Amino acid sequence: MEGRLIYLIGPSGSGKDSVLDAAREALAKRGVRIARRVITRSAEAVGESAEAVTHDEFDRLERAGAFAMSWRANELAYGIPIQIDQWLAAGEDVLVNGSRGYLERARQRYPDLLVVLLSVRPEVLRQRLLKRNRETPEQIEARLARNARFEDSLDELFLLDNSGDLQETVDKLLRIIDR
Ligand SMILES: Nc1ncnc2c1ncn2[C@@H]1O[C@H](COP(=O)(O)OP(=O)(O)OP(=O)(O)O)[C@@H](O)[C@H]1O
Ligand SMILES: O=P(O)(O)OC[C@H]1O[C@H](OP(=O)(O)O)[C@H](O)[C@@H]1O
Repeated sequence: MEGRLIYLIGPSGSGKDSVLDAAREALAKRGVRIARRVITRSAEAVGESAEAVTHDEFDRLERAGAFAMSWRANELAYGIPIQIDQWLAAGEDVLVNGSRGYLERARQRYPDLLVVLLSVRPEVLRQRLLKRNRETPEQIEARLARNARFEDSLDELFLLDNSGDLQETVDKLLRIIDR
């Protein structure tokens, strides 16, 4: 039987990477793999949950069929390695840090996708992005503005609020996965 593909989405700064990092061990115990993304971002701003490549390398990988899914947003390109298809075919569950803008195409390719939308209250979101200090203030405003286009347009998903304590969010995510 095919494994489940869990597609975690949410505004930039809602905490997708933090939740995945905090849930890593509990997910591993459940046999859930986390896909390591390929991103055209500088190596220092990527960390262990992603691999940094240049735009040229990204395009070459994409043309070579290295990605199961790929999208562009926030002036960056993101790829999910094709390896996830082998894991799914082997019956393993896989969790990806996805994009709201790519959701429709992801559903076309994986009709049984389990979608989890992470959200935080708007005022908390701005504060967290500013505090993270990874983007310039202009880039942060552009990221916040991007959210308007997704308001009320996403459906058939599990809502996961991360305005509060991170561990509580992790526990809620695990309950969704275990249900
Ligand atoms: N529950 C929480 N409480 C307090 N701070 C949090 C919480 N969750 C995440 N953060 C902080 O908010 C910031 C944004 O989180 P994170 O980078 O994980 O978001 P993200 O959704 O992965 O964003 P992006 O899509 O831009 O990579 C980080 O500085 C992180 O430490
Ligand atoms: O706005 P949407 O389409 O949901 O997401 C666009 C992309 O931006 C974020 O990445 P990051 O903030 O660069 O790590 C998401 O993780 C996603 O890959």
